[in-house]
Amino acid sequence: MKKFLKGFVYAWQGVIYAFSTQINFKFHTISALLVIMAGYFFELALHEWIWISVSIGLVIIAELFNTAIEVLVDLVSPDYHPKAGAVKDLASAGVLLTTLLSAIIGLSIFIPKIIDYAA
Ligand SMILES: Nc1ncnc2c1ncn2[C@@H]1O[C@H](COP(=O)(O)OP(=O)(O)OP(=O)(O)O)[C@@H](O)[C@H]1O
Repeated sequence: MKKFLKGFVYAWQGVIYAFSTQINFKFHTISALLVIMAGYFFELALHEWIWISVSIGLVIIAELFNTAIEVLVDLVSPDYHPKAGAVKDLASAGVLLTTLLSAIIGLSIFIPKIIDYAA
């Protein structure tokens, strides 16, 4: 049981590490909080909350794995190596794609509500 609980502590340390070292992680976390506030403001339906939760979760997960990959690459290849660069570029591309997909989902939920609200 103690080992099980320790797992949460280590995972939380990972989140703190990503938040304190990665500007993108901070940006995505703050964006997620703003989206959640907007969700309450526009009184999203359950299925919309599910889409928003999945989108936010995927971006945060992608950022965490990207950070893990960056740290690992810096550890095993501190000097310049084209393959080290490719690994980082691939991980960043994964984050970018996830972010674009989430932005599309978020915009398709919020834009009609913003238009309704403004009308
Ligand atoms: N060891 C390396 N060898 C070759 N190219 C590298 C190496 N490290 C980084 N790069 C190149 O520089 C880019 C930026 O790397 P960097 O480590 O600065 O990542 P980042 O995404 O800017 O993350 P952060 O600024 O949070 O550390 C990589 O995507 C890669 O193209």
